[in-house]
Amino acid sequence: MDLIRVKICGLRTVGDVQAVAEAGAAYMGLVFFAKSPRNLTLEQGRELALAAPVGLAKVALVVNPDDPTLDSIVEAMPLDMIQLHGAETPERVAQVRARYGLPVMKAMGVASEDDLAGLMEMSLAADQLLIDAKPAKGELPGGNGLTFDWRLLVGRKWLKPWMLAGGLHAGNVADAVRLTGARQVDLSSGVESAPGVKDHAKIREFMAAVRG
Ligand SMILES: O=C(O)c1ccccc1N[C@@H]1O[C@H](COP(=O)(O)O)[C@@H](O)[C@H]1O
Repeated sequence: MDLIRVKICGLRTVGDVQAVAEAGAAYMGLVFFAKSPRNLTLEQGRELALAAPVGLAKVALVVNPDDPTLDSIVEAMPLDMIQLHGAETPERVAQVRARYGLPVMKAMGVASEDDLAGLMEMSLAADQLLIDAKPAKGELPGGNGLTFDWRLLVGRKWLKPWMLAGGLHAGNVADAVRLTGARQVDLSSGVESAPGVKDHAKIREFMAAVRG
């Protein structure tokens, strides 16, 4: 499984950044969403972004943000990508891209075949897609450790690069990649010892499973 690019999301300490970089991840995710156990203040986000070595892409995760919220995040720290993880429309994705000049990755929740229709349209607007499990009512929009039926993605193609997410961990990532053909994967809770607490041994174990 070489050439699989990994995003590890929800980092909260400089030690997490170092662990993710040393393990060979391509992206690190910083969560700015108050309801998440991985939520960061702007000051915390800036500290982590500045700790990232060259080559580790810094992704800010936000959920239905307004412009002032995004302005404050983008002004506070160096970023390589914005991840929109709410109910943002293709029009809103286009606005965010134009306003900040940063690539935008749009998360799309999948639970059944019906959810696939919007992915092609969104792939026209976004720079990347993040295909995640669709949260049930009352759950956070992501980071729930939930998988979905990966068979729904077999043989599908989109216009832009995409990442597979949702309940991935060292024990299932090989099957997920084999079945879906994903070349990029994203995870959060699968490398934690408790919500919001990254486990560096699990990060290394996950990367070893990806490297096959
Ligand atoms: O991680 C969070 O707390 C979070 C909150 C709100 C929206 C998205 C969030 N995380 C994203 O969801 C994927 C999948 O998470 P998991 O591996 O199933 O725990 C994660 O990688 C983030 O991109």
